[in-house]
Amino acid sequence: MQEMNLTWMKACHDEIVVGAKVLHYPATHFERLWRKYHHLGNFPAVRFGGELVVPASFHLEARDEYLKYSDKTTQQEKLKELLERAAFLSDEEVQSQLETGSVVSIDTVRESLRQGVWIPPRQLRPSLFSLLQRRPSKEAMERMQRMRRMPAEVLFEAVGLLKMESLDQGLQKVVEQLETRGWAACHLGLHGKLMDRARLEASQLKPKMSKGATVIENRVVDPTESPNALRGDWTLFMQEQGLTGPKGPAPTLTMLESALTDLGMQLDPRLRRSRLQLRITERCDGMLACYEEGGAYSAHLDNADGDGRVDGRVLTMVMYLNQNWDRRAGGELAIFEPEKGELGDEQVEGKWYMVSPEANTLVLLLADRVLHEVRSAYAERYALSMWFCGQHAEYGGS
Ligand SMILES: O=C(O)CCC(=O)C(=O)O
Ligand SMILES: [Fe+2]
Repeated sequence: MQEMNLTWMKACHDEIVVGAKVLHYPATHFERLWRKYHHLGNFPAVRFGGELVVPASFHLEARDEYLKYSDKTTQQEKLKELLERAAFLSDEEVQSQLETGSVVSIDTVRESLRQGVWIPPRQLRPSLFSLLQRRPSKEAMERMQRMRRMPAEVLFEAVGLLKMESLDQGLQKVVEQLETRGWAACHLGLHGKLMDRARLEASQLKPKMSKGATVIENRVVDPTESPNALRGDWTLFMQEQGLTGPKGPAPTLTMLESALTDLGMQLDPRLRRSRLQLRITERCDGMLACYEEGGAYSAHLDNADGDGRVDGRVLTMVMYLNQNWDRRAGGELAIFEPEKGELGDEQVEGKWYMVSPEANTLVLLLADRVLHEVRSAYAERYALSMWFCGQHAEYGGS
């Protein structure tokens, strides 16, 4: 008999916790359930690693149980009973999955209650293990490095994102790109003189910069110990160095830093509504970076390990400050876009999209999923970056 995996669900507070692994379930039984429930339209809505699902009715029943009792502990217990019975999992199994971190919580019950309509469970995140698997092996990376490279399409070249008559449409376009490709490059349309000033301020701050550091689990690591990626840039964090404020030494950079913050805030509601269901909760300090001649940053994910915290970095923005950049000086940001398979699969196929670090260009990418690298630059190359922290709904964000 063919077997199928079923995801289990477990109640927890006013959320439902959905487990990754799964018990073997005979296909015939699954079909019976399917026949019974598919008219709900959202039947087996949760998919995990290409596998299954929980009958939508469990969710509806869970919601009803939730409504019946008013105190949290009873609600929790009742939901637990109901859902564990539904999925035939023992407490130990549930507990061990909670402990190994192969579970995520989703807020479908709460959302259903809040909105008064059926909110289907969302797609689950992969386990931490498979997240780490996304980091390609050395061999896979070598293979990927031989894949095709092509210039990235830069959006709003003629008008500029910040000049678009309808900024709203512009932001929507950016979100669509993030949804479908994981990254977007756009032209900002800022005045050349402003960019000149920003670049000048950045170069005056050069003496304050220190060697860019690698962060794993939210801690700076010694690059000789854990050469996760090799980076040759010099960096400085704006607020940490007390550089922000209109009267500070870098008023133009301060303004640009606020523009990036604003952009993040404007994107947030759109990202929440998008298929990414991404919620931005915080921004990090703006980072100024300089690559000197020969400087590069090998292929990496900005946040490959969740940053070791709940709200890890989810979105990266990089704004280039290099007016009249000579393309022969290289220094492109290369972004890998998988076309077949996923990052981390040995057989992944895809292309690298190259963005030249020219002033007025802004790149946005999903910090925890998009592999990118800075190619050697043969002229001083400046950029202002900002990371936004938050949660993916399917990671347990609510
Ligand atoms: O400067 C760039 O193009 C990107 C830098 C980068 O990838 C990083 O700082 O994580
Ligand atoms: Fe990066």
